[in-house]
Amino acid sequence: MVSLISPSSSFCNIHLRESRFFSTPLVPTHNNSIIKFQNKCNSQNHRFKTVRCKVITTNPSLTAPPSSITKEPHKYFDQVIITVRAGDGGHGALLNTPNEATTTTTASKNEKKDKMKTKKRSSLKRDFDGSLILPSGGHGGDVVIYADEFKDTLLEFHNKNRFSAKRGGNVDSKGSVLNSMLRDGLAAPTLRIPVPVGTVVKSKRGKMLADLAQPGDEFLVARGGQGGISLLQTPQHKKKKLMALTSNVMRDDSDKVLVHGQPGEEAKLELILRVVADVGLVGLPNAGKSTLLAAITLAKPDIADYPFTTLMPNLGRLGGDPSLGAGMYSSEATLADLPGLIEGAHLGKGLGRNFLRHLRRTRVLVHVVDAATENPVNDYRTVREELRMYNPEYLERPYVVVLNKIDLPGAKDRLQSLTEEILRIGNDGASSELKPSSEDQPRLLPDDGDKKERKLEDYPRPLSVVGVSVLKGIRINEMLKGIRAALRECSDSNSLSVAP
Ligand SMILES: Nc1nc2c(ncn2[C@@H]2O[C@H](COP(=O)(O)OP(=O)(O)OP(=O)(O)O)[C@@H](O)[C@H]2O)c(=O)[nH]1
Repeated sequence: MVSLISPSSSFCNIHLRESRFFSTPLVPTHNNSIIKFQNKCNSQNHRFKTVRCKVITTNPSLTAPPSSITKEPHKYFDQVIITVRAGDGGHGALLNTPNEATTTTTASKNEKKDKMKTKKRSSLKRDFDGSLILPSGGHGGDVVIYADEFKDTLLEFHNKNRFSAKRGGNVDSKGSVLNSMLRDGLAAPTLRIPVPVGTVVKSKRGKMLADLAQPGDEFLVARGGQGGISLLQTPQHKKKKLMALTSNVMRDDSDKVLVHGQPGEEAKLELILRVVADVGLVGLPNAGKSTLLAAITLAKPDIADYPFTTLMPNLGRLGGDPSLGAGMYSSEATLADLPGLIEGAHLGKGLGRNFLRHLRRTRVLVHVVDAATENPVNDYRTVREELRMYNPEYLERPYVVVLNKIDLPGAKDRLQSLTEEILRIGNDGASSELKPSSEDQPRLLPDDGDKKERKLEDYPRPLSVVGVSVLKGIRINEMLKGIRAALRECSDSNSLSVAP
């Protein structure tokens, strides 16, 4: 407990209640200041102590997360709105014909330059039909969004959510005279924005534009403006003739000749990250999902003894197993550790719906249940029920139940009875719809009314129930066998394709 008693401009007194706080070097306060301790308490037994501290004002963005992050942390990892603007086209130029530039010369000079003019004219670029090719402004840079396997979250887009490509180069017309040295303006490079694999791109109105499910998938979100053309400035009487000689004259809708480059497209886009994984780990908070992921893959998720340690899905790869169908899938399966679900998650409670939708692209579910709680079967039912309420289709997928923490007293003894009880929930019916839904919202099937009426018992029972301790490494191989068998079940049923 720390309380500010008399803050002054640069120093303040702090009243400390417990001596252990003296080991804390920095204490952020409500007014974005950091209090640096100057004195240390000598007596460990002293319960109240006033020390004089220096107040340093810091950058607010470094000390406190925006309140919206605190309220809805998940949204910051997997959902963002960005604005992209493609580059404008470069401008064309108004050019004089070579002979126009020399009209003021004397007759004798004209005679002398006749040969030169013919030479110059012949060196001008011409189309196959003999018409002059005039230089045009460079194309504005396009904006492309692509899936980059080294990106994990959409978090960085909250710091920068506006992206503009460069404009095309203008025609360099210093001398304003058409000559063979004039070049087109330089086209601007495409602005490529990397996003995590599994990102869905939607328009501002919610229309699905692209689903970047594979590394390297890309989508053009804003097209750069076309470069303006160049025109020959000629006396009125010659104008018709010369215009007829040029082939690249473009006009816009209002019939204006397009010397100025066209503006690049601008778009507001919603990016939504959907995890692409073969196996989704689900369970109540604290069940041990992250520990499980860390035990069988090289992933390093945060693990702690409090609920909702996992705020965004963590991914890990299972050791290679060639029998899992190379070609369609890599021989290693990807596991996603999803944030804990709680009762009411389908309505948005806890970290709710945002994470339930991450299950859409998983093929197999692994229910992680803490076997040491008061009523593990009830916990298991709660999670199944949440899945059913969000999308009944999830319950049709092959799944394995992992009864975790059997190293704890009590858990191992009732393992047998828990296993039997869980196996009683569900039937042997073959999974009818293994293919994940490609819809964004919970799927409302024609017979959805029926499905909502169905109980957990009406859906397939788990392929296996394994008691493990992922922390102590007990029976990990049995669990892996179960997960692999479930993956194989998917391969065999030929309904494996992850939703596009
Ligand atoms: N005794 C014991 N403790 C375990 C075991 N597995 C996990 N734990 C502990 O349970 C606590 C929660 O583990 P996590 O892996 O963070 O649980 P989680 O399900 O990912 O939690 P959320 O992030 O809240 O969803 C940690 O303190 C783990 O050390 C186990 O097999 N035995």
